[in-house]
Amino acid sequence: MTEASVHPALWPAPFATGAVEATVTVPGSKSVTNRALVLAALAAEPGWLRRPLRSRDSLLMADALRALGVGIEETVSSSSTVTGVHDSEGEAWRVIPAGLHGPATVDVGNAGTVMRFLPPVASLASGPIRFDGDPRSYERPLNGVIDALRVLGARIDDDGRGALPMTVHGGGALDGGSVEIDASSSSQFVSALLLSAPRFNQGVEVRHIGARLPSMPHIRMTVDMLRAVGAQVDEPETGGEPNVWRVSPSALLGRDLTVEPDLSNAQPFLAAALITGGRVTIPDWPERTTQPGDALREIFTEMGGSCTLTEAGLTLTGTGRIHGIDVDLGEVGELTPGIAAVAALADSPSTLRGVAHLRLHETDRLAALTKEINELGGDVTETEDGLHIRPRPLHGGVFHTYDDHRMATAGSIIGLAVEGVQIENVATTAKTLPDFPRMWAGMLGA
Ligand SMILES: O=C(O)C1=C[C@@H](OP(=O)(O)O)[C@@H](O)[C@H](O)C1
Ligand SMILES: C=C(OP(=O)(O)O)C(=O)O
Repeated sequence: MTEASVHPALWPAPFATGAVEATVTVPGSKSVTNRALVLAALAAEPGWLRRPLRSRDSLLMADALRALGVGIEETVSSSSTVTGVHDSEGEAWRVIPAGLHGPATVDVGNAGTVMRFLPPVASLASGPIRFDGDPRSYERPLNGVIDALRVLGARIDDDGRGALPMTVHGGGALDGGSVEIDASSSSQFVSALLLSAPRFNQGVEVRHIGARLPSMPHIRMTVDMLRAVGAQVDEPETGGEPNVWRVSPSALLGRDLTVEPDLSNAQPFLAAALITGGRVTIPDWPERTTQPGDALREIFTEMGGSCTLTEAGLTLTGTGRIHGIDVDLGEVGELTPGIAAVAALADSPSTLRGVAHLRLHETDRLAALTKEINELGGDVTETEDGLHIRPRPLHGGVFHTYDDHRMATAGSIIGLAVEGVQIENVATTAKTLPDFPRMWAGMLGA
């Protein structure tokens, strides 16, 4: 039902003829922006988001909240440019909470954050809220959220698969209480329940009963952002029971929040320095953050780069030599495509582990990376929970992206080092980084 990018256009990925030297300003974090929008919408007073990400995922989130009655006003300060990578610097969104109501339709696109974070919000609204999205959204797991909300008192009609499309019949309030979920397929199940929980009558106690829990930094981000707006959260990492999170009912404050740059979207630019023996600086890299992209400092250092964090930002300097890595990426799964691309260019094999759940991301990322790297002459095999990558000399060809923004940026990384790589549908980067092709060319001085 949405205008999912289906353009088959081929984009010739720029080839780097020398060391890349650049400073790249990266727009705001998707994960922070979409959490901040939800929390601001549920607050007892208006709030501000500064330097929010403007991308498909965050605009879908904003549009959905507007459909439920929330006011979101976009303002651009006079210092910002009209186009370009600095756009969001001067931008701020004023969020004005209001009584949440249906009937409404929410288009989730293929945004995990929208399809998981909003059903609990809809259960607080009055009236029916229909959820629909891209075809892929029907395949992504949502059962953890649907089943949990039913236990907590919500009425939801789905087709029995525990997936989209579905309708949440909001009753204007939700009991809340205790619930067990298996969040091994997505940490977003836990984040979704916690984010709306201050507004549940009894708050919530969420107990994860599955084997593994991926993407812990993203759950930490949820907890930190809840606390920053005044919520009371008990959680395992500050002395609570393992795998149990409790949020008490309370009013939330409207805050003035400046969104950090998206460190996962900084990945391809840092990778460019690593593989070309160059130097790339990302301004405004936070000293402390819950974003998983911060792990790139360690990962790319192990793969041959060196990182320094100064007032100018994070600078990665490469030597042109890239080493393979054996690493569990379970906590930072969204970094996998970019790491796989770098690993395909390394001087030794790599094993990427702990990311079986990537089979249920924007596309089956393990299958997609294996197929696309191998079609360029690579030697990648899928394991039960990741990838084994043996570097081989690669050649040009079409790199398919399967409507996955991180496949497009992964292919672009390879294209820097391998002549003749063409990215199919680079426009899919609009999910989180609409300006990617221009930023990439700008980094190369084009
Ligand atoms: O909560 C979030 O903002 C996210 C959590 C992670 O999801 P999974 O736990 O489903 O991997 C991550 O991969 C996704 O890009 C963003
Ligand atoms: C997995 C991702 O997105 P989503 O929020 O749609 O799950 C991602 O951005 O890598």
